[in-house]
Amino acid sequence: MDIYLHIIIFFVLCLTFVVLEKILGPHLEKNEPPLLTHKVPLFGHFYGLVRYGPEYYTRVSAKSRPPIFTLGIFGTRSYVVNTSQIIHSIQRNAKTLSFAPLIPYVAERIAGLRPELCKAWFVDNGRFDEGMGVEHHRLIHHTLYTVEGARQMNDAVLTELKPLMDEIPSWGTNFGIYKWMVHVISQTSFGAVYGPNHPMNDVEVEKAFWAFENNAGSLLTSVWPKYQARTAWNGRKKLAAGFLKYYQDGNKGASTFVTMRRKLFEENGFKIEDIAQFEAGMSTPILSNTAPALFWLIREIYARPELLAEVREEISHAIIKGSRDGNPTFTMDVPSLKTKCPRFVAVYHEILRMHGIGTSARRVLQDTIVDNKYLVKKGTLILMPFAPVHAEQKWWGKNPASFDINRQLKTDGPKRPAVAFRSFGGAPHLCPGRQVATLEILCIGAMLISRFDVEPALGYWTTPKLTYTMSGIATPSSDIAVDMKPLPGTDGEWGYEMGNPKLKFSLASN
Ligand code: HEM
Repeated sequence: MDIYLHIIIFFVLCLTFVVLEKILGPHLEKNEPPLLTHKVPLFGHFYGLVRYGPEYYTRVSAKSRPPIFTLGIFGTRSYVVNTSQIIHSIQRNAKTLSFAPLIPYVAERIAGLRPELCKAWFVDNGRFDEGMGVEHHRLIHHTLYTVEGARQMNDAVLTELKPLMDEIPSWGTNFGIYKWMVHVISQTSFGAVYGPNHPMNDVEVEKAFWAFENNAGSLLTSVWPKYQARTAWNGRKKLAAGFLKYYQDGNKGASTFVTMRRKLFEENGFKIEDIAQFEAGMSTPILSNTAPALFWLIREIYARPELLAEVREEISHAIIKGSRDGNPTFTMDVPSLKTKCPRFVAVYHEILRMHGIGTSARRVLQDTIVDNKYLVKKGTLILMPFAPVHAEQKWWGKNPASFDINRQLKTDGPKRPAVAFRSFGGAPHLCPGRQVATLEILCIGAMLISRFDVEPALGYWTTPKLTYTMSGIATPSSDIAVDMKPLPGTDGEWGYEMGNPKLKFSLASN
């Protein structure tokens, strides 16, 4: 074909896209956030989202970083928010800007729950403030975040953890550290939440969970998920079968969270198969952030020998030495981890800031003015990526892209508001498992640091590339092979002492 014909076709196509974009819109009203244009008309943002997933929300505005902008795709619009100030205003308008309507949608797409059960989640009053969904929200926060709920869960975490840490030498040499962490976190968290008979006692179910989790995003984007999202679909099917057996066996020893959730669902017409299906899909928050958070904590500490020595010294003050029947005993005193290890806890905060890449979402139920100036329209979606907020110099200081625990230890300057830290989400949907997760991650970390040297097989720590999963914490796409060698003088019986359950880890989001 003649080159001129190519050029003519190219220009005609471009013109068609430009005209179509103009016709389709979105046509913004006065005061709506400015539209972020793309140099490729019509398809530019769509392609970006398919290619980069939710990371696109941060990427697309990285250069100009407007405080809030409208993202238009084929005439539809959503708003992307880049500042903690506007997020604060969104959180204050929780009645009209709500996460609630998205839950049944996720339960249907991600968990595969029957549509009629999803429809019955809320009373159809347009406000999403009545019905089973509201009771479910209350139940979650009451059973996971209250002192009694957290105490039960924390005790179970520590019981599960002890043998898993003792078993490390059985992993041999040169094994993937992330693989090890995924196993330890799966067993500990599922043991704590679902009790000793949890479905992941079956190693095939554990594998199925991670196959599902790593690919769950494809269930949201495919038209025929059974065929287009096969890995996630098949993983979820196996996981649901594991949960079904668990519930048929009577979910013995489960946490109050699980027993009360089963009761609530049964009272609302769920069959046991539905409960298993729901748990299969909606158990992801329990695991998917914890494993990568542990990974970054350990990687950032062990990759810095000086920091490792400082943190090890700090943690040594949380270990009570003794003896039983002539054998040495070592007890990790959890309250001391909370109060006497500021640098260790600061590393945890810093990795959650640096590697927190999630996006919170809210549905607009009524036209609302946010931050006293921006109009957000009913029926649209508001997206709040964590990364731009975690880079606000006002709150985090200079060079936000660098790892620096001093920014977490700093006590001078203006008090940083809770809204500047997003990794546990934001009110009224703050992660109810944040204290349990923190205890779990820091207890595994402290035990590893006190008992083992971790040496990468390559002789140095690499920075793995990332993969897009459902996790709000960046997930490594490849593993790092390591040797874990017991430190001299650490032979003996290791355990944990929980202490006063009312004493919490200090967290940026409280
Ligand atoms: C470092 C680990 C963790 C991180 C970073 C994390 C973060 C989050 C985030 C960002 C949300 C969504 C909040 C929103 O929509 O705005 C969430 C929700 C949730 N998380 Fe966590 N989470 C972690 C560990 C855990 C653990 C261990 C549990 C359970 C024991 C848990 C239970 C939940 C539940 C049940 C929800 C849903 C809450 C709701 O619907 O209101 N999370 N988490």
